[in-house]
Amino acid sequence: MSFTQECRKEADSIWEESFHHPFIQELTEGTLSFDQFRYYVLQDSYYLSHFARVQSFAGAKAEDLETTSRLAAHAQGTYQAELGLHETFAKELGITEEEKNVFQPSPTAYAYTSHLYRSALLGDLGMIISSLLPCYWLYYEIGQRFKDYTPGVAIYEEWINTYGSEWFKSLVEEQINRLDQLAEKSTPKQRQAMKETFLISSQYELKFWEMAYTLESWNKKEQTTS
Ligand SMILES: Cc1ncc(CN)c(N)n1
Repeated sequence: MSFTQECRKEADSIWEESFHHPFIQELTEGTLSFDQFRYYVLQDSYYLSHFARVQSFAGAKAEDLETTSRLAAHAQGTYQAELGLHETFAKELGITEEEKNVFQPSPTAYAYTSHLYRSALLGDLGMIISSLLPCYWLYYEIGQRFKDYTPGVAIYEEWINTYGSEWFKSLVEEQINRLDQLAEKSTPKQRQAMKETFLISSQYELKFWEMAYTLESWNKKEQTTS
């Protein structure tokens, strides 16, 4: 079994919870409220803007320029394709400049991005890719699993189609192969640390759905559960 297959296997129960989370279930059935999706779009835009920076850190830590340039291309893809998609959603959902100006990251969005920066600051390329990979791979599996669903809500269909696309698939496969190659050159202790990082990101992915579903806030009293 390859290193990434081992990581995937150990994360399986967490990923299953993501597939069955009400945020995903309702999005794919078209019953998710726009308030929850709107909240997700704002927090995810924040998340992606930091994700792209961590992709760039990964590029800087690569030992060959080919990898540096590929990871720069990944950061550009996050900016153009994923953040571009959120810009479109923001327009369709009527998110105003004022709302963007008063935006504050939620506890989970802040903690998850801090986890990514931790791997970028303290880890080598293998650790950084281990922290980033669940973000790619989980969304790709969601895209695949739900690609035949027709929620009947244009923005939810577009969201599913993006992550089920061939473009996204090629990026995910590239990062899986990269991590397997890095793992081969790593010590057992390093591989263990990489796996732990992968599992922590998997946990944060699950918490991210819950964050959006419950409109998480720093002040517990403001938070509403639906
Ligand atoms: C939180 C999160 N994780 C992953 C993805 C997919 N890049 C995303 N948009 N947001």
